[in-house]
Amino acid sequence: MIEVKGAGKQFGSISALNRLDWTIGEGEWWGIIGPNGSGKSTLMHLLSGVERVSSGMINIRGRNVADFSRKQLSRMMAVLQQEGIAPVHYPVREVLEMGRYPYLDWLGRDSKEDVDSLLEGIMDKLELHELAERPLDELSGGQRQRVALGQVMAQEPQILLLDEPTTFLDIRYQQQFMELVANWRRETGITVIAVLHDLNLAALYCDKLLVLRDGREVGMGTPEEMLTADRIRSVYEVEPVVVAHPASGVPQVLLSRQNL
Ligand SMILES: Nc1ncnc2c1ncn2[C@@H]1O[C@H](COP(=O)(O)OP(=O)(O)OP(=O)(O)O)[C@@H](O)[C@H]1O
Repeated sequence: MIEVKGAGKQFGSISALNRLDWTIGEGEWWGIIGPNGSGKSTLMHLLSGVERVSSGMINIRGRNVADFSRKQLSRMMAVLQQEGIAPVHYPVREVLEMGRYPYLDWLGRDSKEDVDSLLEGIMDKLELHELAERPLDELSGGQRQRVALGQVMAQEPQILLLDEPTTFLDIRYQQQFMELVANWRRETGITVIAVLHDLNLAALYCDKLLVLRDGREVGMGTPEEMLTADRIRSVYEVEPVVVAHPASGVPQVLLSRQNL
């Protein structure tokens, strides 16, 4: 469904991404992992059409990403950044409605008949009813990230791009956020691509991982295949201990104190 063929991105003399070949199937949940500066955000910007490839190409459903209009892309794909949405002084309900922007005609009419029940359903799922009239800039970071997820749900995309979405969340909200995405995917079959620094969350939620280092792919496969001590050692230059999660068996990565 998404085909990345020999994709590369240069910024002047910096090669942020090199000759990446990658195929993302419909409904899959991929995690992109790798150290700081390895090209993860660059790849997300190429997928979302914010940046153009310097070489190679990216096709979505057989069509070059560069050939879609902004509006066409945003009907198909939603992007959620680590800081969610800017803390504007608009009530939560209106912020959710902004997710419908790609579907409005020039008179501001939505192509969907029953937007109200769509928004009600989202507020139910994300438990946003009690926040509906509160302005976004008065909410906590965790609450704002929930609203940001609601806004992209209102956008009804088929592809969700998450760029380090849990960075500013405590562990309860990290889990809640990932579970909400997992439920959404189960219900709609949406494709999810998430840049994650937290390898343990990546192992818990992603079907497959793409590992980048210095702008190059250094592995792709299941969390079990990718999160081996050897690979983590060579990619991140740390000495990890990898254990199986006692409940699910997925790999979990522990760090050790040095020189002990
Ligand atoms: N707009 C830009 N102009 C110049 N160089 C850039 C630009 N964007 C990214 N780079 C460079 O490309 C490389 C990859 O950066 P990128 O932000 O994609 O890495 P990342 O894996 O997302 O890093 P992090 O984990 O720190 O967010 C870095 O060397 C970065 O300095």
